[in-house]
Amino acid sequence: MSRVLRKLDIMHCPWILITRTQLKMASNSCKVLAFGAGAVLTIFVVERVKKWKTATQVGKKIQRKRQQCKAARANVEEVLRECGMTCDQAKTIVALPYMELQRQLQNGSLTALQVLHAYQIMALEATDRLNCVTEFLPEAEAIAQSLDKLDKKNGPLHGIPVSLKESFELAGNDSSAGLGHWLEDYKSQDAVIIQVLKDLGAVPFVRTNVPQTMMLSETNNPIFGRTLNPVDLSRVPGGSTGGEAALIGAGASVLGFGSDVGGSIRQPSHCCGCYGLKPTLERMSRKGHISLAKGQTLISGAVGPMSRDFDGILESLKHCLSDLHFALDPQVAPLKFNDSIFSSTQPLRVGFYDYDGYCRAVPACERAVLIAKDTLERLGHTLVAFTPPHVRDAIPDLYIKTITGDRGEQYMSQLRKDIVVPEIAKLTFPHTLPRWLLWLLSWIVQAAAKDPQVGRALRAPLGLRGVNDWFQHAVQLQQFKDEFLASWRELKLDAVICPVSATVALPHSETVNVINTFSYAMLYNILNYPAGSMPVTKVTSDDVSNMAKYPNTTFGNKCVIKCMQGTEGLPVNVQVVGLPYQEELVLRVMSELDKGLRAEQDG
Ligand SMILES: CCCCCCCC/C=C\CCCCCCCC(=O)NCC(=O)O
Repeated sequence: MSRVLRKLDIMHCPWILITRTQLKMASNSCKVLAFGAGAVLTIFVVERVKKWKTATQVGKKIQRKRQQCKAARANVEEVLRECGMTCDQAKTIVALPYMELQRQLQNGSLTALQVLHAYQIMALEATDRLNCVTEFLPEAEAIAQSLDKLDKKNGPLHGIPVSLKESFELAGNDSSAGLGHWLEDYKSQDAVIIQVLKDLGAVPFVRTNVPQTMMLSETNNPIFGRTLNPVDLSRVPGGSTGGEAALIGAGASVLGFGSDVGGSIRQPSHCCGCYGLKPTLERMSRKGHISLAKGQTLISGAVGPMSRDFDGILESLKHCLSDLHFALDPQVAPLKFNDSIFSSTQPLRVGFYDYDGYCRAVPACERAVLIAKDTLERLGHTLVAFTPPHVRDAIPDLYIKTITGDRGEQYMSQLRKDIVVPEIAKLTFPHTLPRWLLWLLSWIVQAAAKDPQVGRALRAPLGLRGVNDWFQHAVQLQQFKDEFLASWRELKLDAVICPVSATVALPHSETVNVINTFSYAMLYNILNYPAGSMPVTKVTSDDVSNMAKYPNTTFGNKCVIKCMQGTEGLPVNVQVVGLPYQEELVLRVMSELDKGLRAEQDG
């Protein structure tokens, strides 16, 4: 027996040895696994704690800001109760067209205080419905009072109430760009444009809402929440100057100021049926307008006016181009408003297109361009079909690649310290992935969505790798500008009309699914051409039924089709574009088109 066992033992010896080794290894593996799991758990817990701490700290700042805004609003309500102006009286004042309001303020038929109170009453009503005002400015009352005490009118904007996008710095106040942790960073002086407006006699009276980071075409943030479209509450007012557009669209502001690095003045104007102008970057001071994209100077945000009337943007631009403006910010081109260009009656050559080769515009937006074309033709101008070159490449390879050249790090570094709204979390999701995974995912999504554009747009934020790449990229951008100008010059164009966006106002939270639809506006940020946005028509039931002809092969197209249901009655703007520093020419085309459209409506 023992011999047998010995034999067996000998026979099994290697196995016994292996098993022992395995056991040892297994126990080591268990230790490694346990250590790994422990490390992961610790990182997870630390991250959770950090997030919780951030949320708590940011949450407290948000609460304090909300309390401040509530108190400022209560003060305004108190003053309004005492002044005794009725809602009907307010409505009568607010209904005055810009030029008439200006006239009555200049000749003393209306005081600055009366006008201020009328607009405050309407802004209270508008914001209760739309959540468009972030705060009522307490200093407005004193400014209006001091204007009324003057013997002589203070300037061309004497007593005109002005609403301001929250991203303009105001002395003694904070500017958050929708980021909670940016609150309580109090600024020492007003943005240059605010100083200029005050010098002209304007009365800044409210600040308006923005999307978190200001890189979204809808308006939602963790501090002030979501702003709604005045025409259809289930839809966006656009972004990032969405609060302005909603307030102006609701008739509760006659003049506002916004910023535009990807359509943020033009697209909200289009969503809410207002007028807006994105000037050439160097025409209006950007000093004191906050931005997250510091150091990214290839495509920057322009500052410009928005209004309910065409005259609002014309008058404000005309008078803001002042000596004080040029003195406060010597980076601004010292070009006064050139009235001879604006008032010229020389017939123009105007290019037009309803498709930019990147994203097909919906029937209402195509029709708006055709209406504008016919009207301008009737006014004696020559309209020429224009095909903007290489937009298909320019949007992913120039626009998105520039904005995210640092892999979105400037945006991400701020968002990591904040409470993030779902739309921004979705937009920045690509920046949270390792490069290889984003690359792989882009191809998978491209195949699943049957959309090469989506894949390209997802690969664009892979980022540029170094200074050399960045320089090469700048060269490509300049080449594109040169090619575009050559196409424009070949047709001897003075101006161009085209859609502002491929769709009309979208339902909330859908803008991130269809960022390709914003190509029409982004193009002119790449080029730094001045571009206006003005109302031309409203969506008809035919436009909605004509959506049956809209291409429906890709995920993006299907999303657009779904979003365009129930859009009847929504405003539709067109975009009017000129060469750099030709704001006066852009405004001339807008003015003639506006008058022409009104004459056709009346006749
Ligand atoms: C949080 C954003 C991180 C990276 C952004 C990725 C680029 C995505 C491309 C397009 C989406 C942006 C839509 C454009 C929104 C309008 C932005 C604008 O004009 N803002 C005005 C301003 O910043 O002053």
